[in-house]
Amino acid sequence: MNFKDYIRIIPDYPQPGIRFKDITTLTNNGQVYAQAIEAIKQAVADKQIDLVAGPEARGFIVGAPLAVSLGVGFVPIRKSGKLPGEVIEASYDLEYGKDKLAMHKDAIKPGQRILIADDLLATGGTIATTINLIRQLGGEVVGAAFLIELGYLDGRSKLDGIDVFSLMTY
Ligand SMILES: O=P(O)(O)OC[C@H]1O[C@H](OP(=O)(O)OP(=O)(O)O)[C@H](O)[C@@H]1O
Ligand SMILES: Nc1ncnc2[nH]cnc12
Repeated sequence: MNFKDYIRIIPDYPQPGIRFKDITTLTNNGQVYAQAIEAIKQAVADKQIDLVAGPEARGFIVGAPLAVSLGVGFVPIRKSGKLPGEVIEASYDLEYGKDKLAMHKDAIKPGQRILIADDLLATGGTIATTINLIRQLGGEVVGAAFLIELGYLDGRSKLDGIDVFSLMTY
């Protein structure tokens, strides 16, 4: 399976100079979507994962089916102002802009083994922030898994030696 055949590249979105990798053309296809999640599952199967955590919004598209497939729970990491309970928050920079992420304080118990999932690793700002939030709650980040990695932005170098798996690299 060449998963890249199902990724649509849209030039100059959301800003001039950005080549946007659109995953909706992959997730539109049930069989390809299922195979992509299965491939990530196989890659992380030996990690004794307690929970999968994924950042809003596209992290939910990868993280939730992965969690169900692994038989573990899913922790949504949301943009600021969306979670109803007590939260911790952190700001970060993106390839195109700035944002703030939040997690429920009781979402993770100290010592739990957390796999982070997202659609795409670009500068690594989102995942570095996610790692920081999970660690503040005492979680152990055992890896990070993506459909796509933009190797030319070197997001990996921000991820503090964490084991990174990506299904496709550009
Ligand atoms: O590695 P980084 O430079 O941090 O960029 C990657 C992040 O950017 C995108 O999310 P975005 O914030 O655009 O939000 P969305 O998922 O709600 O579309 C993407 O889904 C990743 O989470
Ligand atoms: N080039 C890109 N395509 C899709 N999502 C992104 N998030 C950050 N950079 C991106």
